[in-house]
Amino acid sequence: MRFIDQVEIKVQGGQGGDGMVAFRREKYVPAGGPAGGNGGPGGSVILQANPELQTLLDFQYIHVFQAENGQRGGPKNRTGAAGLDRCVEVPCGTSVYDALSGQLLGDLTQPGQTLLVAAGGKGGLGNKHFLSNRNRAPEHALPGLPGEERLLRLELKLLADVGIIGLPNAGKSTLISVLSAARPKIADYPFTTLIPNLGVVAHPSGDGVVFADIPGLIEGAHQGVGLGHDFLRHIERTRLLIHLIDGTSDAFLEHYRIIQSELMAHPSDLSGKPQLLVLNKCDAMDPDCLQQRAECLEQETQQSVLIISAVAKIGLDPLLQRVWQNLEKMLAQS
Ligand SMILES: Nc1nc2c(ncn2[C@@H]2O[C@H](COP(=O)(O)OP(=O)(O)OP(=O)(O)O)[C@@H](O)[C@H]2O)c(=O)[nH]1
Ligand SMILES: [Mg+2]
Repeated sequence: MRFIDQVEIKVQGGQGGDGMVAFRREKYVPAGGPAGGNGGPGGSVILQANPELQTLLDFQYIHVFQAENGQRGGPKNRTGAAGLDRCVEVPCGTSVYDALSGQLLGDLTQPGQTLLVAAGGKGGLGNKHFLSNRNRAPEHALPGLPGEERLLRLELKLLADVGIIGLPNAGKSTLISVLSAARPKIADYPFTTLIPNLGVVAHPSGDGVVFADIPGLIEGAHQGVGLGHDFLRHIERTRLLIHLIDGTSDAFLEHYRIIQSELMAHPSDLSGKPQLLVLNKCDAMDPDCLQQRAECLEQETQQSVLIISAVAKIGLDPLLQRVWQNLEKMLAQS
């Protein structure tokens, strides 16, 4: 699944309705005063967080969102009908920026939370408002005002529950492809994955849990090296990390440390996020060497290490069980 996490859209509030020029016309009132109603206000564009949405993919096709215009005022002092608001649904976790100034307008994190992004224009005043001692029959009214117009940048930090991280080539995309229906590109060279892939993994309860295959982290990512800031931004909102290490590499320990220090260097210190340590590619390794490397990692981290092969699908059930246990534990604590 291609995952779009940044889009630009144009939002436009409805135009206010024009004020009306009209006069009272009634039997026995030969010269009725002005009675033109005000125009109705234009509708506003409102963003609303919807927990059912996972991506900003829909915005690839529709870029402009307009609210309804207000109706013009009527005779007999009738105010025109207000234009309807336009509600645009976005996934929970969407940050909304003014695309031109870069200013953050709001974060939509809670289901149902709303943010007004383009107010409708005011309706114009009808001619009854221009009645004065000098002018008993004003012939003019005001036009409605245009609605606000804005170019927005929507940004979605992944709301995946589980992030798969590791150096390039560790096998992250392979793992998500065997755990879920996601079919990312897999290749024997670093930086195959440039945007995060999302995959939904079936939980025993029947629910889907979103996993994200995060593009390979490299040294200096926290300073923006490679696609660094982007990677780390995606990790921020995951609840649990699967830290995948290529067991066939002699530098496995070094690989672990590089990732760990990148996480630590992030402003919100991501190294404290719950993490499962996983040695991958056990199918291509001598069992003694594998055992030795797992123990070495356990000593360094004081944490148990899981052994899997994404390609040969070895050790995947125990891995998922650990994932579910951890997520449940977190849920119980929150
Ligand atoms: N032998 C073996 N090879 C594996 C295993 N998992 C992945 N690979 C291979 O390792 C290479 C890299 O796999 P990817 O899944 O593309 O790695 P990645 O971590 O997503 O890499 P980037 O997207 O570049 O960060 C591919 O050639 C895979 O076939 C495994 O369990 N065993
Ligand atoms: Mg990849």
